[in-house]
Amino acid sequence: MFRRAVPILKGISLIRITTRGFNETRAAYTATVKQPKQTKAMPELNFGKLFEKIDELRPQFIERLSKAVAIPAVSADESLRPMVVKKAHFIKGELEKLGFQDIQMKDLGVQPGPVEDPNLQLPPVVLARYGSDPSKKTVLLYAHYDVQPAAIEDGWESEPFKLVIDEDKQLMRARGVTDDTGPLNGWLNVLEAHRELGMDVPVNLVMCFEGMEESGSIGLDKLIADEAANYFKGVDAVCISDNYWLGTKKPVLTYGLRGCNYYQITVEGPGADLHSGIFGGVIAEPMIDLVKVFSSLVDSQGRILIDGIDEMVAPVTEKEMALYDKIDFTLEEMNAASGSETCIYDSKPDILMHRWRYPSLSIHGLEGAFSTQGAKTVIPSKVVGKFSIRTVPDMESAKLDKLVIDHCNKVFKSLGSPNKCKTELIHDGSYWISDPFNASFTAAAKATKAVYGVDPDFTREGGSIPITLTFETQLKTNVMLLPMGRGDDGAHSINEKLDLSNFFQGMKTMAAYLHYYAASDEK
Ligand SMILES: NCC(=O)N[C@@H](Cc1c[nH]cn1)C(=O)O
Ligand SMILES: [Zn+2]
Ligand SMILES: [Zn+2]
Repeated sequence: MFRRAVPILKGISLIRITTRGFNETRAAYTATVKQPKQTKAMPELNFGKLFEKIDELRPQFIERLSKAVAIPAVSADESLRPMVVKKAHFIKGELEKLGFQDIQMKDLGVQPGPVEDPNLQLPPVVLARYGSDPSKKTVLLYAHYDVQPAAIEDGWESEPFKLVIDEDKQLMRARGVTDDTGPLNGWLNVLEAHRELGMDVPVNLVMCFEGMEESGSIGLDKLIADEAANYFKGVDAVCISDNYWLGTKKPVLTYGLRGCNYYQITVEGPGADLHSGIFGGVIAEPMIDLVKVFSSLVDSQGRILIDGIDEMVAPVTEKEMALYDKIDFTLEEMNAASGSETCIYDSKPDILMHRWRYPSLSIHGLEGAFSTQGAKTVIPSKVVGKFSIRTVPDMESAKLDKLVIDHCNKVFKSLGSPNKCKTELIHDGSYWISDPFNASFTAAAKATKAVYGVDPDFTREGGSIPITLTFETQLKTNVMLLPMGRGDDGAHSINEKLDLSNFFQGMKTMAAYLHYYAASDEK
């Protein structure tokens, strides 16, 4: 086992104690899913000065976030690609000001797959280091600087790319505040707090910030493989802060994600959009065919109707069932987060299992169809429907693609339409599940306790971070997910927010995590 002398840190007092018992959830996981490892000695640290400094730097931190979210870095919108690149340069500038070294803007080349512009350049991956002390552990911090699309017309209370502080609700609102610009800034701010205090950063840092996460992390797999033995050499642990608490009160650490296979169906026929009075009833309409294919994919209870998918899903065991009841979560929190009472399930285990360990199929939208107000009597000549499947153990991406494409082709053929239909994968990213008992999770649990005074729940998440498994396999390291925001933050939705308390407590948790991980006698 790797042993390391515990560093005496400037400004931090150190008392060695033994880790107390795991919380209930963790104990259940230990008892049912994994063989327990021995609890290890873990130092108790005092973060008084560091936490005070994080609070004190509030104006600077808000200012940095305000500048970052003002850049509409929407990776899914080809016309906004220059903005994604602009945000990469903004981050580079901040890294330079903070004294990061070896800053590199990694070019990923031209974007493959279905794109309007065949020469569209992928945004750069921003790499940077802080420290290269061989006596310290090295932590890679990943976050993404791109964001989901947002427009005031969608129903936002304020301009989505302008940071608004709601003093009454004690929250910040803007696209990206919780996903993932807020957490990305969090790491920069943690570094700034150390520098302001003249405090030693207890680990070497390697930053990896990408600009295509919201579009499937295209190009990043190869970069990680290429840099595993180069820029990323010597990384001991990867920490990703790009997810959320399950609910609104209890902090969590995340040890599982669903994957995501994203598809498009193109149906085309007439040479141009047509008058429905002249052509309606006499030509085959692409939109009608698309709706038929869409309706064959999933039912209103969320059941996927494509043959062969259920058989790929790992069966639920009795041991696993025991985990769900212990998680701190309610149907009311689910309803509050969705702003409705539209949940298909009413029991906590059903909700959690359908979020975490069963696949789901969502229909997202379509290109090419009339979509504004009014009553335009047009027959669209070409429509492109978008849907995705969240994948879970043990679904294989390539096998799933074949089932999906064969299904769509079969249904379209059964329509007897003279139109053309093509179903293709736009991008995929694997599911991920980890052991939540390694030194990195233990350090994050200690950090959470130090900041929030409670042990975190250990949860999985229904969303996807495509690159998680790649980091784990290519760098042969543990990956730990440390969320900053809450389950009701409205990521990908209108009025995305981050509670001020989550921003500041989140940064304290990040900082404490680095110190606990540095002081752990294990990697
Ligand atoms: N915060 C993580 C997140 O929002 N991830 C996206 C990633 C994605 C995009 N396309 C496929 N996966 C998500 O939708 O889960
Ligand atoms: Zn994200
Ligand atoms: Zn996202």
